[in-house]
Amino acid sequence: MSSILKQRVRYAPYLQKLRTPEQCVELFKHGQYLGWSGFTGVGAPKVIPTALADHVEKNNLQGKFGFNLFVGASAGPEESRWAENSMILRRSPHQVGKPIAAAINDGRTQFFDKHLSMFPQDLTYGFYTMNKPDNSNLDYTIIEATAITEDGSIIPGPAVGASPEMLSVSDNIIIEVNTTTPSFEGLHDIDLPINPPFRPPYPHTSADYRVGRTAIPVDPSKVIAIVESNVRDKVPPNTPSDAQSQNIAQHLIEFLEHEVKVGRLPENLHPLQSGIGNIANAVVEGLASSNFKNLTVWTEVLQDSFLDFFESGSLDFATATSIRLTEAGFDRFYENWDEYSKKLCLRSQVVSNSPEIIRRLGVIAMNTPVEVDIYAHANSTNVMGSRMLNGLGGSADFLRNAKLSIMHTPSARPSKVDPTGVSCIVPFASHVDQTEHDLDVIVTEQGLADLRGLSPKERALKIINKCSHPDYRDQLKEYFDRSVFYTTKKKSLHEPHILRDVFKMHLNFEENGTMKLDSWDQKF
Ligand SMILES: CC(=O)SCCNC(=O)CCNC(=O)[C@H](O)C(C)(C)COP(=O)(O)OP(=O)(O)OC[C@H]1O[C@@H](n2cnc3c(N)ncnc32)[C@H](O)[C@@H]1OP(=O)(O)O
Repeated sequence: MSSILKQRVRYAPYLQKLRTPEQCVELFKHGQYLGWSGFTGVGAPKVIPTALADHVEKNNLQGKFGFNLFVGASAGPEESRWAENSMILRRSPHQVGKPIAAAINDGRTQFFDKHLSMFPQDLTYGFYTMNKPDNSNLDYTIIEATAITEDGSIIPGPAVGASPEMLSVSDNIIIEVNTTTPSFEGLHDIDLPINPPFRPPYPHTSADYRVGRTAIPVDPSKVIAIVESNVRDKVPPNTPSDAQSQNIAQHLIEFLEHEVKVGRLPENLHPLQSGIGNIANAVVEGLASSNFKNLTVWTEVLQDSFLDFFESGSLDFATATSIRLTEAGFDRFYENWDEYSKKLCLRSQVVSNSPEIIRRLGVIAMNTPVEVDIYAHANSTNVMGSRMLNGLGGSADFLRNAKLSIMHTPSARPSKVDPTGVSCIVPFASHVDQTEHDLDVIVTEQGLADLRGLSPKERALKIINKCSHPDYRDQLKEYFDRSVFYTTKKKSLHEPHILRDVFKMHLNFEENGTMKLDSWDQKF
């Protein structure tokens, strides 16, 4: 037992339960229901999942030793290894990474894509364990801790996620105490799960509001093992921003400046939410170098770009459920711990993504879709209506409830045969996650469409004219004009569509690798 482990675990009875990861393997059986801590690739357990994957590979148990797995959002490389070994029978509520997406798309994994604010409470309602043969509890929650308090409560690392709820509905708990990661004590603010009809309102009235609980309480009798871990989180480097994403950021900043000028936003804006990906990074970089000051952030995940944002002096406080940094980002974070920890707080995902609080604070939400249609329905998850990418994440938690709901996307993406073969503005989204009733602003590198107060037909013209790629603008306009002509005759002119044509751009992409049509009369 290392001296650092003894120092981090301040509740002595847990030390009696110390095991190696390999000694934990015998606890697990095919088909069990497991919760893991973690959110967006950080704070998940590492050494026990690795020992289980080793066991499967050594004994050729692929497909015969699988689990129903629940993590607040995505986990790290261990999850990818489980997916490659067909160890994930069922998964919710989110995932990221090619191996798990492949397992979902080739049918090995049953995936349920769910709003991140709702998943933990639905888990406590028993919705994910209704068909479990014995009881409705999770068999195990494996949680990564960076320290244990005197009463056995858990101090998580860089993610809180769904851990409080998972621990409350688990038969057994295994704690991986990460002694390589510094203790994150003091960085968390934990709300306890209380289910309706007894749940009081969340009291949060600002990004820096704290309820004051810094550890997750557990019933120590449920803790059956602790394991020491010295594996760091490994987040791949972020795609740097490019000219296209910088243009998008520039349009957005001009829009926000205008909103301040006309008095619809205060000078320091409202708390910001920013999604993941290179556009989100460019927006954060743009805000860091803008004239806005005293900004706050109420979001679900903070990435490396937020370190620069803090250092620019423009950001007063940020709160999220996870701080997803690269290894270099974490080194920078630990070196300046005293500075950052005063301006940062990590909460459970039911709170960071709470519709009630997002609406109360008037959050400005910004996320990237796969595609947006001319009436402002957006697809965040399924390419060509079928192929799952990452999942919904918290995009709809924020976009439905924000004061300003913004989606930013390139106007077109390359396909194998055409540098602008995929138009991200389409006649009809091939899958809908965010509806026309949720979105206020669409922005691409071409321009920004402010949709507030517009009817569907007005929205369509604005989106086509301001946001679509010039290679597709005439084609989309022609679709719209033909639809207006067609639906005028049918007196159904509210949101004009011609159903036989509506997916022709997608069909052409599937057959010819580009969404550019020879003509709208083309047959498929
Ligand atoms: C945890 C959280 O919830 S964070 C908060 C917000 N969460 C979300 O919004 C969840 C849903 N959104 C997302 O996951 C992302 O924003 C995405 C994937 C939609 C876009 O993110 P980007 O950084 O722009 O993604 P990127 O350019 O890397 O593209 C990802 C893949 O999607 C593909 N893709 C994206 N749009 C399209 C499209 N319209 N048609 C076909 N493929 C597409 C890309 O080609 C790429 O495929 P590849 O991985 O095989 O190369």
